[in-house]
Amino acid sequence: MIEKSPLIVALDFAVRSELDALVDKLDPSLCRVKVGKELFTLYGPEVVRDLHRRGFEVFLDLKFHDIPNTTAAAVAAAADLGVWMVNVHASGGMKMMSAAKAALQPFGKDAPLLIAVTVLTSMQSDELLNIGVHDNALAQVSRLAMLTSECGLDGVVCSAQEVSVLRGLIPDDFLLVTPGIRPQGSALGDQQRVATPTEAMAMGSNYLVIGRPITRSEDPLAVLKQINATLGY
Ligand SMILES: O=c1ccn([C@@H]2O[C@H](COP(=O)(O)O)[C@@H](O)[C@H]2O)c(=O)[nH]1
Repeated sequence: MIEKSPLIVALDFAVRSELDALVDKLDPSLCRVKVGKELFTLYGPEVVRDLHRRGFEVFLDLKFHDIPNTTAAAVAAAADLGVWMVNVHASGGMKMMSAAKAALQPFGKDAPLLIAVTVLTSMQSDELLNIGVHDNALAQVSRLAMLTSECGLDGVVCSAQEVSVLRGLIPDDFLLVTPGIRPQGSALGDQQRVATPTEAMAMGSNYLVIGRPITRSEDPLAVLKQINATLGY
């Protein structure tokens, strides 16, 4: 049996009618969807419930980064909403990540996947230096991925460019979720550490997050289906 597509479509919209117009065209068998800070801040948990009613699995990408008690409570609230995946920032540290993981224990098999953001795909090593990180992006991603694994989380967000190195450092079942995906010829926008969908899968990504190349295209459904086809879905 062919597993479901690894694509997660980033629903970064400010206008509800534009979101609905896109989601009306999408089919939950073709992709999962991601709700980020813009959509959640504007429309709140109801937008997640609506996507659930439509049959979508939702990655709630709010990148929690706070003291352990606050982060744990936020992750539990996401689990109450019934999302498929939720995330925190690995740079919040091991105590924070462990508290977030512990907060999901009461949810048992219904707990969402919990992953941690390593280094944003919009950053290069020179920008890390500006914020006092002297290692390059690959070294910093590797460090944060190993800490995340030690804390028992399910995986990390990283760029596809780090995936093959990470595969040698972390357990086989550790999920690598990669934004910064750009089909050949698409505009990079603010993304810096990028790969095409085919490259990302070949390097060992589990899930590919794609926003603007699909959502801002003239025919989002056609682009989504075309990317799926290039990946064998
Ligand atoms: O390191 C990260 C973490 C999260 N993102 C999110 O993914 C999408 C990418 O959208 P595109 O339009 O394909 O650039 C977006 O929602 C980001 O918030 C990321 O890009 N990098």
